[in-house]
Amino acid sequence: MTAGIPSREHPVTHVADLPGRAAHYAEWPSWVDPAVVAALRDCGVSAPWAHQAEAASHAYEGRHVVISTGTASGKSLAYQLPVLSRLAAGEKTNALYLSPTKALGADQLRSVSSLDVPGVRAASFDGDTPMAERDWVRAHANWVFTNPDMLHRGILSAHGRWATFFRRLSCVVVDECHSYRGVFGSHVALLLRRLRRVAEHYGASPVFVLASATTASPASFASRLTGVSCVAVTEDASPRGARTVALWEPPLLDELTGENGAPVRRSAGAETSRILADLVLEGARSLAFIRSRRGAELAALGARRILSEVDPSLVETVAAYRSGYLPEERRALEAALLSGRLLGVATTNALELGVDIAGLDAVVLAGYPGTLASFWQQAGRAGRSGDSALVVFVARDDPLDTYLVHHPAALLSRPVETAVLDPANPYVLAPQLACAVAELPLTLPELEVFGGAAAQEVLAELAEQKLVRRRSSGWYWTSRDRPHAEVGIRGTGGEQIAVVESDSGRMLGTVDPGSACFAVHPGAVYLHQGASYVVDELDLETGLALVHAENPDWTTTPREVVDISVLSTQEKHDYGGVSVCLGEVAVTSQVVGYLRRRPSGEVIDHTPLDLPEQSLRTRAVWYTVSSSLLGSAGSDGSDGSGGSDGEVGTGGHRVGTESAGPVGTGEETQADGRGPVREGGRTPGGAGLVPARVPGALHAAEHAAIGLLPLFATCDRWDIGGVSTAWHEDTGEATVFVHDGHPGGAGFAERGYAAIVPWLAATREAIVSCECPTGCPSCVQSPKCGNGNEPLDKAGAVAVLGTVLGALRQHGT
Ligand SMILES: Nc1ncnc2c1ncn2[C@@H]1O[C@H](COP(=O)(O)OP(=O)(O)OP(=O)(O)O)[C@@H](O)[C@H]1O
Repeated sequence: MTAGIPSREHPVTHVADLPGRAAHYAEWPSWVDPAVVAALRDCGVSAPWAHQAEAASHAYEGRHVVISTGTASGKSLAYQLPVLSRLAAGEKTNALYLSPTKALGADQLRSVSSLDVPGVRAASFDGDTPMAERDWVRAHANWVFTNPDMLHRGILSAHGRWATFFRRLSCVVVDECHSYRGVFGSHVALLLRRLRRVAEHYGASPVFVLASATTASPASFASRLTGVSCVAVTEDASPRGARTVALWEPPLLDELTGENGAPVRRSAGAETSRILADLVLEGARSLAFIRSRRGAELAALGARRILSEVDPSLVETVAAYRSGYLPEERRALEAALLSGRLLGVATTNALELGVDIAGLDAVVLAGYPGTLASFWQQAGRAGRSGDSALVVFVARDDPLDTYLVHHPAALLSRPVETAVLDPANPYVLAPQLACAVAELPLTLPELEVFGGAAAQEVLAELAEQKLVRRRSSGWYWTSRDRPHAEVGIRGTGGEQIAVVESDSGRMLGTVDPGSACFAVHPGAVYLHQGASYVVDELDLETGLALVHAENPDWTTTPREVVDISVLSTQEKHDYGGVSVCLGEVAVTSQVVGYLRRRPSGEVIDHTPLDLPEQSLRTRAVWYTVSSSLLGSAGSDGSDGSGGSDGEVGTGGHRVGTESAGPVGTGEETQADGRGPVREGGRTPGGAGLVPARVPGALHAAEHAAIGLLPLFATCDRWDIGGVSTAWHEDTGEATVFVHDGHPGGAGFAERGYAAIVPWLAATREAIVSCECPTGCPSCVQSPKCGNGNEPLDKAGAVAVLGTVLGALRQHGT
């Protein structure tokens, strides 16, 4: 595959061989109904793998269990066995299946129905279920397939109509539970507590069976998600082919430059098209995962274009696959890939969850998919028993990807991260408690389930707003209206902004109010189901964004200005000139313009915008560095700070990098542009930066830190934000903040605080690993920088991070 690539480009940074493994079978547990065994045998499952039998038996015997094993390891069978066996045996019990997406729920229902086990009346109940069918489902189905959204809005809100169903509820399946993270995960955690309470009200005490991709500490995650103690089954006994994993860094291009003249790499998408075309030419059945729907379409088109020049007969063997396709189209594509009629498919993560495609010859991942769990889920599609398969990870222009291709152990040898969620977030707790109280009056002993003291505080506030009433027996809902419709469980509340096509009046989707200025500002390119639109108007008052269909040859990146103030400091540790804190902050942001870029990354122009300020109360982790450690000459705390801050003139809060101080001269930089670095961090004594370099150094360190936090906190870089300043009013020192992007926080800042040393060490490593001379999107430039990525001082960032790490290590973390 590297044939024909000039040797100076050598894009492959690492190759690893992962051995295969043989299957380990178990006997059918004695309790499995013979009809179920017969149905499964008919489908080619002659005996369960050991982990399936173990997890299924836990569930059958009433122990809450999470099965956390690799891709295509047959997790479905683990929850199907106990449910199907009870139903086949004629027990009058019911089961509820929850999946994060409708499509996955439909796939799982299809798979259960196709087994055709007697006594099973499985049906879906989601937004697509016709009204006429809903009564039938409520009255007759004994296995209901739904999703958290419908459970929240359509089932718990009207639980009286589901009384019979709840009375018999014996099992709740939570599939792909690792995807319940961040704000959505926090909502689902509370939703499951509501579900348990309602079930108990009807006298049922269902067992929870959770299926998860491989994650670290699945038992504690599952217990946090459900609120009940779960056992974990993690020993994967399914067979797996050997795989070779190659890490690939697209080369820097000579002919193109990006923002502020930074070098640009060949895009991961273009590189993926080329690799996919090569694989198809070799006759390898291959899947390429791309992060955006548009990207998936473009990658397929690119591969087809290459093939049309080399071997036109292969053009039709390449296609794109993404959500938004009809189920029949998706089925046809899956079948064509499995049969070998299609050789190359470029897809979004639509093919990641639940879809039964495995045993491919090759998988290409264009960019880190956000979590190690997703990485392994996607990579796991490759590998047939007996034959070796190839996985290629292509780095995008992003510090995290750069870090990973240069630190293979972080990708290939690290335990998969635990999903982060925070059910105590008051912004999540308040609407969830309102729903709980409206469902059934809440008693004092029940409060423990919802977070104890935190819940009590939130209830007191709801009582003050006259939404609930406190009586001696508990809390009561005061209104006849239910709050459920107002509570969106995938975001943090507020009226959603409707995105409407002006010509047709068709509503395309909704956007969180907090991110509307970012996502649908005038001029923004908005993608929906693979189609592209351009925003004409954003009216925040009426909650409307008007768009028209257009497929321009550029993407847009908003520019915003951010201020931050510390509301309270919850944790603080001092390390001799460096302090690390965790607390509550208020972030004020304003989108001030946007950049238009070509797909290559090349910037076309910048357009200013006049949009209102948005404010966000959330949680942040921040570190401060004393001016003496920063090493500014003769500094006494006022030098570096006064300089940059005074120029900004916003009372000390604006992003330090707004200051137009000259960026470092480079005299501190090593010949290879990698900065004045000593391995393992500097000893305290200073970063050796003159004051003028401090803003750029902190700004660059902040960008890279945001890029790397997802490695430790299962968040997306877009879930978090950051602010850096050479002097901050509230801390009195140079400060770098990284904050949660959601009101009340989602637990990401906490993870950053807990993992401060490995996080900042990885941040520094990512910057050092990038071969560019003074900063590019692969290290310190950020695609969402409010300041047009200015100033940025790459070498200075390495020096600051080295100094901070030196202090943390010397004074012990
Ligand atoms: N014991 C078994 N013996 C043989 N084949 C099995 C066995 N159990 C499951 N399978 C097959 O393995 C494939 C993958 O199963 P399944 O989709 O349940 O895996 P999964 O772990 O849920 O996958 P994903 O990682 O996509 O969530 C299916 O085709 C299924 O029929």
